[in-house]
Amino acid sequence: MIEQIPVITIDGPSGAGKGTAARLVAEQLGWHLLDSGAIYRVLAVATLHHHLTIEDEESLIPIAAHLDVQFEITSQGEGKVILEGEDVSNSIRTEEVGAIASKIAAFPRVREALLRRQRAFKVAPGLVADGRDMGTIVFSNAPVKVFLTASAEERAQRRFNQLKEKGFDVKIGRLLDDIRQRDERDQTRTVAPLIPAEGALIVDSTDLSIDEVVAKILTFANGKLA
Ligand SMILES: Nc1ncnc2c1ncn2[C@@H]1O[C@H](COP(=O)(O)OP(=O)(O)OP(=O)(O)O)[C@@H](O)[C@H]1O
Ligand SMILES: Nc1ccn([C@@H]2O[C@H](COP(=O)(O)O)[C@@H](O)[C@H]2O)c(=O)n1
Repeated sequence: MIEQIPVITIDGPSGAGKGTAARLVAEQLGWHLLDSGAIYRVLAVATLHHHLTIEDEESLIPIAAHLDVQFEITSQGEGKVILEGEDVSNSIRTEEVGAIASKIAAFPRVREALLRRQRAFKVAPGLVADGRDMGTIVFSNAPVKVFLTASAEERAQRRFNQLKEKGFDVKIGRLLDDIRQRDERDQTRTVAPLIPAEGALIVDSTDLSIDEVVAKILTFANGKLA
């Protein structure tokens, strides 16, 4: 019999809380975690390191296909991202890197080059995967799909708090503009646009705490996986 490895997909716009919710749901279930946005962000940093032109899809394909990246967990349980031997855990989180990631993510062949790497995260006993196209493309057969959103203003405020905490000098107005631009680019691209997958539970987290979001996802998942 072929083993069915369950996947929970959590898609949605930037700052909606996908990564936070995905990590907590994965912890509760004892499942693996895929932060697919981190892969696009790492690719963005790699293009900068290699002085590639981000408008030139062709030059990005080899680097996307052979991205030398490791995702590690420290003894304190913190996620660490290593690109070509260098710790880029913090530098991939800036809004500038997010914007470059979203530009290169619009190239069909770049997305294609990253597909196998993402699907390799599907390992027993299960996977919680967050991103933009987890439920629509990468794990389109997933039994549990969630679309997590929040108002742009709330997401900008969350991002502001998050980046301030990491010591970045950021302006809320600029973050809101960046988030709106990124939403527009991610939603209108021709390949794998950001849209809710069919059958996805839509969760608007604007007025919900992280715990409330996690509880909604777990209740929905338990119902689907029972
Ligand atoms: N429901 C919530 N209420 C308040 N803050 C939240 C909530 N969910 C997440 N946050 C906070 O918002 C920030 C952004 O969350 P997170 O990184 O999980 O978003 P994301 O959707 O994964 O964003 P991105 O796709 O850009 O990586 C974090 O600092 C997180 O702690
Ligand atoms: N499955 C995905 C995940 C991410 N992207 C693109 O990467 C950008 C950065 O993602 P974050 O989740 O870390 O903010 C994002 O704006 C997308 O353009 C994607 O296309 N598909």
